Amino acid sequence: MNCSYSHLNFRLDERYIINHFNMECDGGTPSSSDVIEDKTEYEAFKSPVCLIVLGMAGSGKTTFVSKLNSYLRQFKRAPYLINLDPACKNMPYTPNIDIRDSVKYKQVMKNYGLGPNGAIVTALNLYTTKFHQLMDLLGKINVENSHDIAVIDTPGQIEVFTWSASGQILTESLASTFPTVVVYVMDLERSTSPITFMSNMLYACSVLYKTKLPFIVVLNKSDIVDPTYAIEWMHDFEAFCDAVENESSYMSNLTRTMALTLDEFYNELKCIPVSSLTGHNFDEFFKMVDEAADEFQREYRVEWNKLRKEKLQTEISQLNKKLDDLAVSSGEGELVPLFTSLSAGREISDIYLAPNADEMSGDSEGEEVPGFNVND
Ligand SMILES: Nc1nc2c(ncn2[C@@H]2O[C@H](COP(=O)(O)OP(=O)(O)OP(=O)(O)O)[C@@H](O)[C@H]2O)c(=O)[nH]1
Repeated sequence: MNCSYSHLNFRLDERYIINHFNMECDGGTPSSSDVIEDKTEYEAFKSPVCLIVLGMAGSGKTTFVSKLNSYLRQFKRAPYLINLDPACKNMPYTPNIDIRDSVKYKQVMKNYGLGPNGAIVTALNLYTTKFHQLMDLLGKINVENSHDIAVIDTPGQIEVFTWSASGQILTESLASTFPTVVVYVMDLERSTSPITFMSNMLYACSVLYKTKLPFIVVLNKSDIVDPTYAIEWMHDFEAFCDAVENESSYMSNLTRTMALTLDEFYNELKCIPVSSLTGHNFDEFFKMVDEAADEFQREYRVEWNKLRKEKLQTEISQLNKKLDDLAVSSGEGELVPLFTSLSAGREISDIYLAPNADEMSGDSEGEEVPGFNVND
């Protein structure tokens, strides 16, 4: 900390705080090898792994989170559940944190004269004031409480989360503190048309692009629809083109072009068919989560560390400005140096500020040197 001449002008030293995060303060970014070797920070980043569950309305997000909860509990692992859907009516699990406890969605509609979607966005925006508490709580849970996974269930209107300021704030806060993975739930039953399939995949791709986080696509409802078609379309361009054949010419050309564009996306994609009703393939899903969390540590964390450092620097600058303003408004006046002139031959470093008389009397560390008088 750095305490300058005026006692009210207590400023936060960026170097002190940034070093606290084991980062260099000259703007440099730790290399990946630094990251791996730095065990303490690795551990700090390790728990809990946060899964942000996104997907179109009705794709099965809430059912998926519920099954995930019961699946993990079999192994004495209790995921920390967060519901961010203010409009959710029937919740098949008991969340640890629930937006509905803080924001009444119907009341928001009434108070602000909004429709359902506008009210969901506003409710989430209002809830951002609670995000720091949410982050604090997440920071306190740990593996000892068997909460090694935190799951965030989001509103059905996917754009409410991915394209809103509140969604971005939460995603950034999570990813700059914990290993964070996006789980995109896709409804197999509703994606059997190649055009719908393509739309869904483009959406998934845009979410990946927006969040810049490890990504898993969950092909949900495999108990009622065989997922083979989706996997084939992702990995066999010709098979997808054959399926598109019957569509109108403009759409089929566009869809083919899109499929080529998505080729790279498919190659890197972690994708798993599951059933949120029966729990089919959940063991494989959790293997993917482990891989994605490791991927976060290896590849994404350096970037998020950089972001965290920038955010911290901005916050510190803002805080310091507030402290300066406070010093001025509380009658301290403009900040001026305590010493404007010194006697010949003296340096500022020569100056010794005498402590209070009380402190001096208890000083047994040797003989007290008389304080330097500014008027000397
Ligand atoms: N057969 C089958 N039905 C499922 C599965 N997952 C979800 N469902 C059903 O799909 C419907 C929608 O599921 P929800 O979990 O409410 O979907 P959601 O994505 O949370 O919906 P919103 O909150 O409206 O976005 C419900 O009737 C579920 O029972 C599944 O794996 N198999």
